[in-house]
Order: sequence, then C-alpha cells, then structure tokens
Amino acid sequence: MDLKTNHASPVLTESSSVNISRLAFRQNMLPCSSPTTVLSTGLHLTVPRKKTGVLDDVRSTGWLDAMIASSPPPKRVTRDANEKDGAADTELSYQTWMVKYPSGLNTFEKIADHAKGKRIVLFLDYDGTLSPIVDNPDFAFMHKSMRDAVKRAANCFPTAIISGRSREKVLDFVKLTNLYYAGSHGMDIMYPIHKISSDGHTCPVEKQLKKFNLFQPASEFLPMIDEVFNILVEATKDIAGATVENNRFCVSVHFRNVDMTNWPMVGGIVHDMLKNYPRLRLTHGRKVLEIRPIIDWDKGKAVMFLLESLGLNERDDVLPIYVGDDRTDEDAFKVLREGNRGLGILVSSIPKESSAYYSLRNPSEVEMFLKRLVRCKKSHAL
Ligand SMILES: O=P(O)(O)OC[C@H]1O[C@H](O[C@H]2O[C@H](CO)[C@@H](O)[C@H](O)[C@H]2O)[C@H](O)[C@@H](O)[C@@H]1O
Repeated sequence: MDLKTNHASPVLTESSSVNISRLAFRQNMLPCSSPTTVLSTGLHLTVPRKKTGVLDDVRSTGWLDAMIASSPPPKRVTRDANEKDGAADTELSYQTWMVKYPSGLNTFEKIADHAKGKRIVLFLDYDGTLSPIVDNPDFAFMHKSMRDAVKRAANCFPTAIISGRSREKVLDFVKLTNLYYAGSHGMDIMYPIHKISSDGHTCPVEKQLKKFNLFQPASEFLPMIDEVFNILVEATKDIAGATVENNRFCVSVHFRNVDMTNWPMVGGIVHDMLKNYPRLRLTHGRKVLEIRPIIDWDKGKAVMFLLESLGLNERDDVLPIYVGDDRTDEDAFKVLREGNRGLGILVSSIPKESSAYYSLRNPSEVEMFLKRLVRCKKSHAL
C-alpha cells in the first residue's frame, strides 16, 4: 500500500452544508418531567420527555446506548461478603477473557520469541495507556517512571505516539523528543524526512526529529472544526460537568463529569449539530463523544503511514506492536491483525471484544511491558 502517493485520497468529496443558522439547539429539549427508560444495557436512565422527537432519536439511533456502552461504570470498592463474591466473579470473568486475550506480561516470552530477529516498531496510545484516566483531561499527566520507560523504549525501537489529542497537547504531556507524534487520531502526523537505514542500524530518532514533515489529511476542515468547537462550547455551557476540547482536527465533548440524567442532553446537542455538518462524523471514546472529519483516515491508516515513512512497511523482519485502550485504537489493531502484520495489545481492566491479540490491565502494566522489552533488547534476546 503506497499511502504517500495517495495522500489526497482520504478526503471524501461530498459537499458541505454548513449553516449555523439552521442549528436549532435543544432549548426545547430540556425535560418537562423526567421519565425513566430501560436501555438495552439493562441500565435505567432518566431521559428528557419527548417534546421534539428527541426521545425517538434516542431510541431509533441507539446513540445513547453507545454512550453508555463505551463508558462502563468504575469498579466499586468491595465492602461485604456479597460484594466479595461479586468481585471474585468479576475476576473470574476477567481471567476467562484472558484466555482469548492473554496478558502481554504472562506471555512475554512468546512475544519475545515472535520478535526474535525482527525490528520492533512501537505505537503507543496516550490516554488510558500511558496515563491513567482522570476526571479532568487537562490533568492527565504521565508518571515520571512511565516517561522514563517510554524514553528508554524509544532509544531501542522506533516509537510513535498516536493520540486523539492534538499533537501539540500530547507532546506537552509526554515531553520526549526521541519519538514521533501523531495527533487528532492520526490526522496530524509528524514523520521523518529520511527513512530509517536498512542496514540493521536504527538511525537515532532524535537526529531525525530535527528534520520532519507534517502530514495533515484533514487540513481543509480546520475552519469547520473551529466553528463546531465554538458552537458546542456555547451549547453545552449550561450542562454541569460538560466540557469541550479542541483537538485541532477533531473535537471532544466530555461527559465523564456530567450527571447521567443529562447524558441524553449532551448526546442530543452533538447529534443535532452533526445533522448540519454532513462532512463530520461521530466516534465514541471513554465518556467522550468525538467529532471528526468524514475522511477515510484513522489510527490504523496512521500506523501504515508511519511504517511507510520509516521505510519499515510490508517487511518480514519488522514487528509493529500497538498498545491502546480505546475504541479508536481498534482500527490500528485491525490493520496489524490483517495479514499478520503485527501485534495489538489492548489495555483494559474489564473484558472487551477486541481485534488485539494480547492484553495489559492498566498503564502500570504497560510500563512493566515496555521495561521488559528494553531489558530483552539490551540483553540481545530480541
Ligand atoms: O487516543 P487517546 O490518546 O487515548 O485520546 C482519546 C481521548 O483521551 C482524552 O480523554 C480521555 O482521557 C481523559 C483523561 O484521563 C478523561 O477525562 C476522558 O474521560 C477520556 O475520554 C482526551 O481528553 C480526549 O480529547 C481524547 O480524544
């Protein structure tokens, strides 16, 4: 796949129908009273009374279910015997799930065997993978020990961070110069001008970073994204806990801190807005709605693009490993699974269907995994 020569292709040519005046925000969506509905997930949720067809939308499109499905409740602290039984059941179902998605730590030797004689290329997601999930996205700092582990790993293997955040923001969190960064779900890629030499030596990534190119397949959407960001900030300003984040080529609407009874209102606002922007689409993350250009580009395409930029694509002696926790990381897992290109590792503390091959429970296990990779490389076991 020659991604570079097809740079122009990700942008679909549908015409945009931007018309802010057509936006009717859900003032009339505010609940007159609050009926309760039972969702397909089994959860009870109070939703706004049907006044303008919103309740129909909620049920017919299933987006409210999608918001809940992508946002599992946090684990509760065990208090009594019944809850202990519940915790044991939860652990049992996790262990059962791990039969299909073995722990990257418990099966490390198998991964190392597979990697023997190959050049590992590391792709790392940021939130939930390198930093623990926190309530305030501005405070999603990386632990110092994780930064150190990533730095050491990047000295051994070409390494890229692929995040939904803007490239600048993720660089600001990670603060390392010896790796590549792809922001906005891969729509803003910093890639090397020179390919990595094929004689077995990895040219120091740091050197390459002084010379890099930018690939931004959605650049024409910048004004639209800014416009939508402003609209959403205004439209959600009265919903306690709702925040909107401008990630340059995409916008995140966070509902982690919004009372669950108001989730339909957040979803309604986003869905109404999208009706007026057919060139934008919605994806779901962890308690976040992500609005992005409707271009044929995602984290999987970004992985392929970076491999090609590094001169490491379609090679039997290269093993790409992608570590991520979110739905948007599934595109990368799929690309690596296809044709046995590489390995996906899902970071999750709960059972989830995934196209990844392996699993790690949380960012601490990611850190341990990176450290073991480095130790293995240094002892020439890779
Ligand atoms: O691709 P990623 O690096 O995983 O970015 C995905 C989104 O991550 C951030 O939101 C998530 O993490 C926050 C901090 O822990 C948390 O508060 C939020 O609920 C999560 O959804 C980021 O803020 C988003 O913009 C990214 O799209």
